[in-house]
Amino acid sequence: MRRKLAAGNWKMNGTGAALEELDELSRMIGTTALQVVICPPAPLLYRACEAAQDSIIAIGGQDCHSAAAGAHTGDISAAMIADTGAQYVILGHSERRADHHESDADIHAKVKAAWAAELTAILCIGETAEQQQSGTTLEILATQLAGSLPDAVSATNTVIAYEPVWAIGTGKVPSLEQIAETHDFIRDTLITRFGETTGNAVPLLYGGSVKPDNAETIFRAENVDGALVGGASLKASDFAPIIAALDRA
Ligand SMILES: O=C[C@H](O)COP(=O)(O)O
Repeated sequence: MRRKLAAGNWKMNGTGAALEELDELSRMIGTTALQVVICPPAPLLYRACEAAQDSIIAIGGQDCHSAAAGAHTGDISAAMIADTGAQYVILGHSERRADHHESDADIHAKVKAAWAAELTAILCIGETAEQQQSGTTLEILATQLAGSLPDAVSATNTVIAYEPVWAIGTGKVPSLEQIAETHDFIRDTLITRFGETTGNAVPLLYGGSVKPDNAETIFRAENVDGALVGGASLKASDFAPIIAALDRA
């Protein structure tokens, strides 16, 4: 049985006061077998790890550099993220691909850096609106997976998040059929490349406008093992019902 995971990406939102949401979230979700991850902005990582240490919530970064150390002003390494106590790092998010021109090759190197620091990589892939309209979604996903995922994938070191770029922060969500088709495709691609055991064990998340009122439907898709949530992860009162829906799925 695959592990289920609900990850919240706070993006560039929140200062110290936002950490109160971790206490509130912990109180609201109680105990669950799910993995719950919050990825706050980098300056909050240490404090988030401290705040979450007696809870089931794990902490993750939102990006790392591919190098272990060096002259890269403003960047942070995977080891620095791990040193805060964080266990995960989001890589290849479409906002980084767009804002920082990250290529699949860049992301491939970052995933390897994350693994070297014993972080679990949450690798994001997804097509733009134009690509979706031109019917090339599966082709794009295949290219991104092939280019950004190194060979040493395991059941524990990698999570794949499928995020259609056009669904992020827009309130638009693909139909359940579209979500099922893309996740089935990603699962098949992983099985073909890594074999049945590993390919079946890597959790697949859906991301893009997941809210308390649509989570239950999204989690009906067989190969959706959880969600990567942006806006609705900022408030415990929004994220907790999404986690509860995943728990029931
Ligand atoms: O990483 C999270 C995604 O970009 C989804 O963001 P959103 O839930 O605000 O649409």
